[in-house]
Amino acid sequence: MPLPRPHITVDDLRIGWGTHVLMEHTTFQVERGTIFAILGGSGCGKSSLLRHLIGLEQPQAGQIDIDGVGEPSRYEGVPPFGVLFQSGALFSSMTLAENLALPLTTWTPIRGATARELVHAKLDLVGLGAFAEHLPGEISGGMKKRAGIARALMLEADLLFFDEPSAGLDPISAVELDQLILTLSRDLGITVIMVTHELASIFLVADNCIVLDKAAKGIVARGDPRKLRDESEIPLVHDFFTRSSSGVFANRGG
Ligand SMILES: Nc1ncnc2c1ncn2[C@@H]1O[C@H](COP(=O)(O)OP(=O)(O)OP(=O)(O)O)[C@@H](O)[C@H]1O
Repeated sequence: MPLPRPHITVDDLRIGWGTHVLMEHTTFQVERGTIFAILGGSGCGKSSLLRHLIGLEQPQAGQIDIDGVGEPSRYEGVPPFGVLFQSGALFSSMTLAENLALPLTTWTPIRGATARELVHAKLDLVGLGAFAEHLPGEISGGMKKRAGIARALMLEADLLFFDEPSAGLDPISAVELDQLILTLSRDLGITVIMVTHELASIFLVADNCIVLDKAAKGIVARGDPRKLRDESEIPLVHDFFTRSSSGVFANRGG
């Protein structure tokens, strides 16, 4: 039987601006239904890579293919993925239900009772069924992130991108968010790509990862983060997975 096609294929990517090259010869794949973490010290290019994967910026060279369709910028109409930025990016003057209905009114003809049902189903999925009429300012940071996830799922995307999902959350909310990400992947088969610094989160949820390094201009390690932690003989990879939050690697990129 042929192997299933990866959900994302990145081939010999070069990211840079003018003569400045941030990352080159960057090749990796993300299997469907898995949780994939983009890791590395500050300034190594994690967020830049994420912006390229979702088509906000164009690479200097190389290819990004999502679902065999081609580069993200080539999509017309509904994007085939959801994105959750650090802030959650909810509109503060709109209720959670109104925020979640926005993708439907922007991209589909669905309105009225059907729209309300879809909104409530997604709020239930993230445990916010009782908060439909609340404004973002009336709920906690963790709840805002979960509402952002619900909104990112409104168009039934099977691919989600997260930039620092647990940034700014207390430890309990961060664990709840990790559990939700695991549920989305394990129960719904959604592929998750996340940029994160949080070691606890990486070890709990990520199936696979790449570790980027600024000096190396690209990937220095890849694979199961728990195996990399226990077995990698590359000093900076070992430092990354065993550091305290103010450790050596965190300051490397500068
Ligand atoms: N549009 C741009 N033009 C020029 N340089 C850029 C641009 N975008 C990012 N950079 C540079 O690329 C480098 C990597 O930035 P990026 O935010 O991707 O790193 P990061 O690994 O996500 O860092 P952090 O963990 O601190 O958020 C930085 O030096 C940044 O200044």
